[in-house]
Amino acid sequence: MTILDRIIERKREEVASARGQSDLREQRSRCRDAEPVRGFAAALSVRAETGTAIIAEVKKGSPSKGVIREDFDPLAIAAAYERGGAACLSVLTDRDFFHGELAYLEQIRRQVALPLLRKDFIIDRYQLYQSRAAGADAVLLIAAALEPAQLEDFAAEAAELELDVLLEVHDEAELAKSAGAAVPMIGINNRDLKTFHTDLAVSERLLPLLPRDCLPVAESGLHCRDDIERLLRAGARAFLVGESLMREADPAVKLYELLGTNGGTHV
Ligand SMILES: O=C(O)c1ccccc1NCC(=O)[C@H](O)[C@H](O)COP(=O)(O)O
Repeated sequence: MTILDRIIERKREEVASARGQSDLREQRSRCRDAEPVRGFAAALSVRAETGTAIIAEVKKGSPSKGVIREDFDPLAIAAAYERGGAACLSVLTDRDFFHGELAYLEQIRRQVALPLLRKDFIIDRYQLYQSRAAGADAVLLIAAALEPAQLEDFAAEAAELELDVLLEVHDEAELAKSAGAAVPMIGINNRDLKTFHTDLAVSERLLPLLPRDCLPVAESGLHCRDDIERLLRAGARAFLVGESLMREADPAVKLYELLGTNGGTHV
């Protein structure tokens, strides 16, 4: 059984329990009362025109690294990311494998103006409504976790909710399997989910294969400005970064480095 299989198995139990506490009808009604979305894909595209578009991830831990940051204050981290010049934020909301909480996303939404991605393992349409109700502007759909019909249906339903979808692929087969899903962004995850090894060559190989009408995002294993520049040359237009920011005492300082800025000035 792979880590993804284990996460999905647990996610099914979690979703069943969440439905028991607040059913789909209630989540739909919460969505109707939710504030307008902030335009996640649009914010990335605009930033990519003038600088480096980074999605900075609020990530306490992971299956590959365990706890990454002991003194974890999601609001302080999100504020540092905003100060440091992130274009958008990603908030891990999976509790059992990533030490996340949906409540972190709700709290960050109230304090930070940047668009937010709910970073979780979506396996049920219920989670789309739950995400929109919690204040997400975008959701992740992982090709490895879903059937082609689910990818299409969830992408369409997310669009109806005005959520931008970041569709994540690891290889050519997952890209082919997702061809029917209409999404604004495709993320190439450089992390092998079986070995946890990250390799930027994965992005270099897949970037030329992405449809031209999708914003290409490189994900995972980005540690320094050279990594960003290498994938900019390969055609990436946005970058999802977690661990290397979370390991820095002041994540804003690391962001300046990744952005190629010096506290706001491009160098
Ligand atoms: O990070 C993991 O160990 C992991 C394991 C299994 C499934 C997904 C995993 N990570 C999710 C992500 O995509 C990353 O959090 C994100 O791309 C940022 O990566 P990094 O900058 O390497 O923390």
